[in-house]
Amino acid sequence: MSTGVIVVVMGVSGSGKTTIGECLAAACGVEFGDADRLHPPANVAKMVAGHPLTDADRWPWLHTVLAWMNDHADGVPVTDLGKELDVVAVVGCSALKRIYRDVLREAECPVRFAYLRGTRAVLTERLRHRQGHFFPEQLLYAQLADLEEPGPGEDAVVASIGPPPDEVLRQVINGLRGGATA
Ligand SMILES: Nc1ncnc2c1ncn2[C@@H]1O[C@H](COP(=O)(O)OP(=O)(O)OP(=O)(O)O)[C@@H](O)[C@H]1O
Ligand SMILES: O=C(O)[C@H](O)[C@@H](O)[C@H](O)[C@H](O)CO
Repeated sequence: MSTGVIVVVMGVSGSGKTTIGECLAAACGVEFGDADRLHPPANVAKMVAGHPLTDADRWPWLHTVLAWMNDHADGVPVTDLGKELDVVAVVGCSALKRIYRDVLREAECPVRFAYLRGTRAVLTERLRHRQGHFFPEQLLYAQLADLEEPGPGEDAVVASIGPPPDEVLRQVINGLRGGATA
């Protein structure tokens, strides 16, 4: 069994999970898994119609994400940074509630969460400017209502999304190394 870590980049829609997660995976030389692409079609249809997902909608999806994580738990980091941090894969997943994160913590390797924290104003602005994506902006408010920020016992890295992606990535990497973040 691998002892390497899977990093789950989490946060509400528009916080930068895909952007920062892909950068982190590339910097570590490991695969990136986008949980958005693992939703069953019924969930996507619901969100496109403007309806927020419920717990019942999210359980099967979270288990699909967990299966992806288990398939990648034996990944091997290629770059020096990946080896230093022992990151074997990176996932972008909203993981809004602690009970959702607890499902992902059942993975066959250690899991660290990197929470991308942003103000409502910045998040709204980012979603407004994003092209070709299915997520309606009004669902952001439902996601913010569902969001439970990681608590003290969760050992999560927290990064502020205000600065450009390179700086957000630096905060995440610094946090994974055990240093100060946002
Ligand atoms: N630090 C940043 N500075 C400026 N723009 C950013 C930053 N991070 C992400 N963006 C932009 O904000 C938008 C949302 O980012 P992204 O799609 O990565 O978010 P997400 O959390 O994956 O969203 P979703 O959950 O809806 O897929 C994109 O247009 C992206 O290019
Ligand atoms: O938990 C959820 O409500 C979903 O995962 C959403 O976060 C969407 O998948 C994503 O944000 C789409 O852009």
